[in-house]
Amino acid sequence: MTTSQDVVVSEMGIGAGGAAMPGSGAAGLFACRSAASAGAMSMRQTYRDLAAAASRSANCTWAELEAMRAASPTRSRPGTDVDELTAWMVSPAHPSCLHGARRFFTVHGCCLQAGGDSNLSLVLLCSEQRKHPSALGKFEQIASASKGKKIVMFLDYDGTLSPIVANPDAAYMSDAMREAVRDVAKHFPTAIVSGRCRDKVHNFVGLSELYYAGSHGMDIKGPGSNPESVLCQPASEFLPMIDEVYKVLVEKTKSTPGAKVENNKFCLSVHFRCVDEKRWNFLAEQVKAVIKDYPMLKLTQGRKVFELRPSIMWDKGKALEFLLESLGFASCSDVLPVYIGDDRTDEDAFKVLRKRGQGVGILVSKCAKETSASYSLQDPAEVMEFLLRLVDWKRRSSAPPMVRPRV
Ligand SMILES: O=P(O)(O)OC[C@H]1O[C@H](O[C@H]2O[C@H](CO)[C@@H](O)[C@H](O)[C@H]2O)[C@H](O)[C@@H](O)[C@@H]1O
Repeated sequence: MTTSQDVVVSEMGIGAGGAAMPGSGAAGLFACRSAASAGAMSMRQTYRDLAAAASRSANCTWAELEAMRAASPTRSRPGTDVDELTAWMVSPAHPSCLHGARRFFTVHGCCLQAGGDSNLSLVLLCSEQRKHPSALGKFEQIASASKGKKIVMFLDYDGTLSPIVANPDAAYMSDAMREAVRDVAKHFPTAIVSGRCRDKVHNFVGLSELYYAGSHGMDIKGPGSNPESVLCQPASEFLPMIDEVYKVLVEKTKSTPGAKVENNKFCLSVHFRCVDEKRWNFLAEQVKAVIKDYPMLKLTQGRKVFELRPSIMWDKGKALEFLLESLGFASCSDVLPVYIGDDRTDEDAFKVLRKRGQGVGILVSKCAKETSASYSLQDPAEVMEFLLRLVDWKRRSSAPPMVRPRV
């Protein structure tokens, strides 16, 4: 099912830099600590490469901000979104078909759309390649692929379990969602993988039975409150630098109304959701000016947020691999990782699933996007519905068969 994923995906981060980290395929629960120091050595050795990469990353263009605007639209574009989404989720009936009021035809295998508000608008997909059906609509398919396999659940937080809100400190998840996640964790090993600081996302979720991978996977902890259950912190050497850059960014951005710098422990976020669009460029320049002095950091974009993180080869995809290995599923064919996320950093995990030819990547999005995920869900409400169905399916499939009394 998920092995035939053939979407071409572009690199989405601004910064392409990163030091190769020996031991990134960790060999066990605590392997990451030694991998971290080996990684740190490697970082020192490749400082020059990193500096070059970082200066490349500091040269991001405004076009990338435009892409960012499209990636997290503030308002829907009337007359286009619904059609695009439909086409993205379900392949249109083929050349010259009528789809609603619009006419589709193909050029070089790509599906083009005529009519609507513009004379000719390119639909985001090549029809045969980029279908991301609803994970709810295809639930039976996903369930049957998981028969005889051990599901491991990976959940992003913002935009996946909680709705996107203007104030990042108020991104609460609902009690109903919490119960759904609790139920999922009763049946399958479950990890929250977030760009947030681990403690903060743990506080939001409030379930101690889960694995938590904070700071985009750079801070991984197992269930329970035992400090020994910290499993992996590959960027610990960066802590003093991150604290310093946090202070510099707060100072630098305080003249921009609405800008907010968030310290996520091993990485930083500079939010511009509440900044007047006219000032986005200026804010981007400010952030770029700061990161120029810190070539060991790279800059990427999320949903109306700039994210600064250590230039090490560690991301949500590596965190997923590390957790699978920690759980003893490194090279198992009978495991089915399910990863649900809404943001660009989640693409690293989707790509890992594709590379493994194993697992189910689900993008949470209301609009058509370029993605390595195989399925889609529109919003956290649909995520909750999917989780509940999975629990229900698991309960039913593991219940002993009913024995009919003989009459
Ligand atoms: O990996 P995630 O858990 O999705 O974290 C990514 C970023 O999420 C948060 O920011 C986003 O959600 C906020 C609250 O809804 C919203 O205000 C902001 O615009 C979004 O970008 C979090 O605050 C960031 O630190 C994370 O990097």
